[in-house]
Amino acid sequence: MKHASTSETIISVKGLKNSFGEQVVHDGVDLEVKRGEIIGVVGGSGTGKSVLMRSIIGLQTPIAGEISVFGENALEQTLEEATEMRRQWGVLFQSGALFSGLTVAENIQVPLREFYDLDDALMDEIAAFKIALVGLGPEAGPKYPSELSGGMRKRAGLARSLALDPQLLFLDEPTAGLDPIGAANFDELIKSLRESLGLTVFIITHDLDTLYAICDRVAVLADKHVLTVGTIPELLEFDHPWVQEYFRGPRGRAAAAAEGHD
Ligand SMILES: Nc1ncnc2c1ncn2[C@@H]1O[C@H](COP(=O)(O)OP(=O)(O)OP(=O)(O)O)[C@@H](O)[C@H]1O
Repeated sequence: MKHASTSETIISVKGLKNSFGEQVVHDGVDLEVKRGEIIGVVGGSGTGKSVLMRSIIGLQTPIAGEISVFGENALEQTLEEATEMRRQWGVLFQSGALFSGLTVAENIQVPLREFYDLDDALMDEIAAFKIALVGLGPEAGPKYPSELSGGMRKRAGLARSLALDPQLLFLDEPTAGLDPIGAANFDELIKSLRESLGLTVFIITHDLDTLYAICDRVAVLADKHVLTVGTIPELLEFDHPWVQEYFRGPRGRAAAAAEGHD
């Protein structure tokens, strides 16, 4: 796969430690994400993938470690600095997390209202543009989330995460719950948006097809830290039981065959 990434570090995590009471989730997590890459984050259930993402976007305060995003220290910021940083990334949470009482267009306008004071016509124009960008038809705009299919809801959530023209996108299991064709289409959408918008993408996934189809590198969370980061061929050579089971188990082999690897 072609690497669109540069050597510029967009996210840097060093020595991250998170715990909840007695439970230590992370103990020394290190990770660097380069501009323009799509990095996949995998790991068994409960290994702390979402907690890692939440730490990077400021929703979880770690007990130790350093996090910088866009070259700025993300852990010691004024409210204004944190707000400015947040304006430059988009997040698609696992559930899609659309507001059920708002239409798709209104959902997309929520972050716009938070950051800008724009007139209604311009807001509608931006919402329509984002809806088209994620491959939804214009009829999706006035619909409520309950009136959409699961795949359409994911796209609507993605449109909202793109509302502020972010340079960095966080996706938490975006293809969970989609049928294989819908998931493959969503993968293609992410890949094409990366190309057209120059995005850097941090994607938590259990979906091996997604890893093979769009990720430049994959970080494996296990044993409370990032065990290894590499391309899939590199990970296939990595000698750890979880990594071997994951990539060389039946599903891993099927995903590899589908992408013409191995
Ligand atoms: N707010 C919280 N309070 C207490 N424990 C938490 C909290 N958030 C996460 N945890 C715990 O931290 C651990 C890691 O959770 P996390 O959601 O990051 O896992 P994950 O790797 O994303 O899992 P999955 O693949 O199942 O989504 C889990 O044991 C979870 O119960």
